[in-house]
Amino acid sequence: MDFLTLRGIHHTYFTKTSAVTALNDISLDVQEGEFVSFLGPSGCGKTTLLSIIAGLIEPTDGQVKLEGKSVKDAANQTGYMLQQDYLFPWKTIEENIFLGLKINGTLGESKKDEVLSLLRQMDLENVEKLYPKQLSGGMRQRVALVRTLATEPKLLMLDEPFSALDYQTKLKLENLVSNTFKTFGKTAILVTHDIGEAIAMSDRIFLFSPRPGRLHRTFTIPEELRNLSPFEARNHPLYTELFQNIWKELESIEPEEN
Ligand SMILES: Nc1ncnc2c1ncn2[C@@H]1O[C@H](COP(=O)(O)OP(=O)(O)OP(=O)(O)O)[C@@H](O)[C@H]1O
Repeated sequence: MDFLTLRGIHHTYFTKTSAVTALNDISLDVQEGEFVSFLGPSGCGKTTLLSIIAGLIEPTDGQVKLEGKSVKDAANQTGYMLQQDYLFPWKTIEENIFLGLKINGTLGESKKDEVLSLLRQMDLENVEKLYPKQLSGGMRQRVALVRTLATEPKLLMLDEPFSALDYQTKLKLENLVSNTFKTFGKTAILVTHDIGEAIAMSDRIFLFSPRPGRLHRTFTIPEELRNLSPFEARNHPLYTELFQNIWKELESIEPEEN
């Protein structure tokens, strides 16, 4: 059975004066343990699709199933990480991480140890009693990732999580996140505009085109690249070849309507 299945997803936003078709007939599958990217220019419906998968938006038409269940019934199986960390500034790092666990009743001593170990894996030592303002942007994003991982979601959705960071921090975080996902065998969807990031981190890339948002093409990343860290992958000749193919494909995309 496919882990995540999307069939015939359409979504139209209705405003007082107009209707915007954000997504048109999207069907795709994601397998358990896969890391996929939704790549495409601004406005091609990536965030809308992620919100539909998270059960935050009901699509105008079509079906989304996670392990055969409707996403509403599987809402506690999904985790979201966004461009902004949304840490509460008045709570310490550990209070921020523990909050979701307290709410869903899973915060025990072993969970606390697990969180500390996750923080160490993310190169965050001795930060638990600090406040978010005492950490850099890259550190706060890592805390946000630990907070998401701690709830043990089966599916993680990452909406441009590195786009507000400086380039060096972004590359470091790509490596850390990729390692962590490989270790945990997590299924993840990354939304990004960045072709290089999508190639370096994914098993497959779903390339979307805009107006209205459509699934334009799917690229499977060659195994040689998938076995490398994102940093190593960026230095492989196959990376350059794939980058050029995707770039050409993006350049050829003609909007249909709107
Ligand atoms: N709440 C809304 N009301 C009306 N139109 C919306 C709404 N949210 C998104 N849209 C429109 O739907 C289309 C898809 O938007 P969406 O944000 O999903 O695209 P995106 O690919 O994630 O863009 P970006 O990369 O800029 O975040 C766009 O034309 C956008 O203007």
